[in-house]
Amino acid sequence: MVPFRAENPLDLPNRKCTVGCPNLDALLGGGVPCASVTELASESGCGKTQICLQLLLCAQLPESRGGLSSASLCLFSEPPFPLRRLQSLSLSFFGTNDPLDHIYVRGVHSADDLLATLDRVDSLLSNPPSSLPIGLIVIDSIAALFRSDFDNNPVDLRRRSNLFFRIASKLKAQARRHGAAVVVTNQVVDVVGSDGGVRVGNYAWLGSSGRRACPALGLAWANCVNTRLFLSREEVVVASDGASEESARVCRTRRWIRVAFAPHLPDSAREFVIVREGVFGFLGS
Ligand SMILES: Nc1ncnc2c1ncn2[C@@H]1O[C@H](COP(=O)(O)OP(=O)(O)OP(=O)(O)O)[C@@H](O)[C@H]1O
Repeated sequence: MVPFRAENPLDLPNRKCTVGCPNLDALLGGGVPCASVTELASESGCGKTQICLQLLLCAQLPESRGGLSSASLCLFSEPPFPLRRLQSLSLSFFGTNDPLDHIYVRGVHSADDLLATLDRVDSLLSNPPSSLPIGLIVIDSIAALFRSDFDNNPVDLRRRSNLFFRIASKLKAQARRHGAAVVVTNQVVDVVGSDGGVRVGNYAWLGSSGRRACPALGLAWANCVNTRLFLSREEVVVASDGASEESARVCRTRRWIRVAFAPHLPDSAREFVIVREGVFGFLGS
């Protein structure tokens, strides 16, 4: 078992990878921090994958443009990998498909497979296949790996927590040793009951699609990530013929990204949009 080391919360990472939008970078204090694990949590369809794809591309930008001058690695657990979306973003950001040469992609099908893959990632980080070092590791999604393989009994819960800690400890060690940014995506579960869930960071729960939700995988996993960003969405009526409640309505999806906790960021949020050209945040108030 890998020993867990206490972290100094004042030992703040300062190298960041741009998300590809100055307004989202402003929310994040410059981008996603290196040598640290950042989680994007949301219900389905909020934009986690789209932000990850944008980051995979932005890591290649030179430092003068907020990037890491690095290649990146994406481990995905819900096939198929969205190559068309990545190509479309690449065309929009770089005007070419070439940047895809510096994105390494691999499917993982279980938590044990992820752990074994991370062992092999060590040598990939030490001896990158191209001239660019690997500066960003994305895991999309971590929750999917834990969804079906575990029952709700004490033995499985202990095995699950044990795997969380081993995966997180490996990711943190790799992030620190190689100065890489690690981004993982997580799903959410509905919060039931009147008192909400266990408060983690700034919130016990957050609203999305009119429901109360909190990130999946519970307290054990929450303690494994350094920064948690929560994405939410709501359908809003932008036009209605006004005749009755059931009358014709035009709806639009509004999306927000919120800092649920981070050692280096205040509690804040930004509205954002997903368009063909990418993910873009609104100007802060
Ligand atoms: N090229 C595009 N143009 C406009 N909107 C897009 C585009 N690609 C994706 N979207 C929007 O992004 C949403 C899906 O985002 P994404 O797949 O990143 O969500 P997610 O949070 O990763 O969901 P899941 O948990 O199911 O993987 C879609 O519902 C769609 O509205």
